[in-house]
Amino acid sequence: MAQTSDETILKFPILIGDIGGTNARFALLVDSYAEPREFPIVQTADYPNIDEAIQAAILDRTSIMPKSAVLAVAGPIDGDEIDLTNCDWVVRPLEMARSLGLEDIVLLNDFEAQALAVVALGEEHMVKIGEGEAESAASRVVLGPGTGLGVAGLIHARRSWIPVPGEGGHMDMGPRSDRDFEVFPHLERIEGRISGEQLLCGRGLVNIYRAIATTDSKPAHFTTPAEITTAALARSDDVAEEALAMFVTCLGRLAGDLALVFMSRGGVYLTGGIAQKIVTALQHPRFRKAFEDKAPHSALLRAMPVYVITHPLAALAGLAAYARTPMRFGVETEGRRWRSRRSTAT
Ligand SMILES: Nc1ncnc2c1ncn2[C@@H]1O[C@H](COP(=O)(O)OP(=O)(O)OP(=O)(O)O)[C@@H](O)[C@H]1O
Repeated sequence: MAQTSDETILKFPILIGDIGGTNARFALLVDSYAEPREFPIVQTADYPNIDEAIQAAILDRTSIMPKSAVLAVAGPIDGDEIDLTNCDWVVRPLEMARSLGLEDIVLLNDFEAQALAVVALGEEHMVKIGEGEAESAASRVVLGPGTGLGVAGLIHARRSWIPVPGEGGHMDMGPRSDRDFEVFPHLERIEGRISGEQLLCGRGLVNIYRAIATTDSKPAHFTTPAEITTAALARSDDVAEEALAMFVTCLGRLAGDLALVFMSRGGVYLTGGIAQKIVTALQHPRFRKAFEDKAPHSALLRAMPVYVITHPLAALAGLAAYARTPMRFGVETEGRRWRSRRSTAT
C-alpha cells in the first residue's frame, strides 16, 4: 500500500549510520537544515555489538537524544535479527529501540545508501572519467569495488529517486582479448565460475595478479590489494601493473554492461574504497575504451558520463538526504522499519 507523507516522515533528531565489515560511521541530524554532527569512525571489532558501539561512541558523547535511526548495513534484511556480512554484529531493531530509546528504526542495504548518495552529492565530490553528459532525470547505476563488489541502480520515476539494490556484482565475466584467454584459466573460481566479484574487489585484484604471475611463470611477491596498486601506480612491478590494467578493463566492461541494463543516461558512478585510490588508472583510455566497446550501442555508451565518487563518507551523505526528505526517494521500507508504537516491522 502507498505510504502517506505522514507515515514516511522520520522524527528528528535522527541517527544515521553506515555499518561496514570493518568500519561503522555515524552522524546525527538535528533538523532538516543543520549540518550533520559527525563522530569518529568506529571499528566494528572494538565493540561486541552495535548497541554498545552506538551508546559509547555516539550517545555518551552528546546530549542530543535521537528519536529515529536510519542505518545502512551490509547483509540481507530479513526478519527481526539481521546478521551482518563480514562482521560479528547482529542488528536486533526491537532490542535496539528499547535499549537506546529510539521510536523509529529504518534499515537499508549498504549499496542502496551509496545509490542515494549519487543524488545527494554534487560534482565537487566526483571526478569525471572521460566524456559524456549526464541527463539530470535519467537512470543511473552505481558500482563499488571494495571488500566485495556492490551494484545498485537508481531509477527516476513518479518524481522520486528509487534505488534498485541487487546482486549485480555476481554476474558472470568471461575472457575477451587474446591475453584474457591466456590468463583466465588461472583465475580462482567460485563453484566453477568467474563472477564479477572474483575479479573486481580487493580479493579480486589479488586473484588477477596471481593469475598473471602464474601465466608468465613469474613470482607473485605481493599479497594485499594495496601493495599491488601501489606498485602498479609507481610502475615498479610489471605483473602488478598488468593486474591493475586488467582490473580497470574488466571494471570498464562490467560498468558498460550495467549502463546498458539500466540505460543510465544519468551516469555511471564508481564508489567504494578502491575506485578513489586508483583514479589515475581509471583515467587511462583503456577504461572508457572497454566501457564503450558495446556494439551495436557504442554511440549510446560514448554519451554516458562515468564518475568516481571521492566523498569519504558518501553513504552517510545519501542516508542524510533520505532521512531529511524521505518523500524525495522511493525507498520501500516494508519489513525494514520498526516503530515503537507497533513494536514490529512494518
Ligand atoms: N590502496 C588500495 N588499493 C587497492 N585496494 C585497496 C587499497 N586499500 C584498501 N584496499 C582494499 O579495499 C577493500 C576495502 O574496501 P572499502 O574501503 O570499500 O571497504 P568496505 O567494503 O566499504 O568495507 P568497510 O565499510 O567494512 O570498511 C579491501 O579489500 C582492501 O584490501
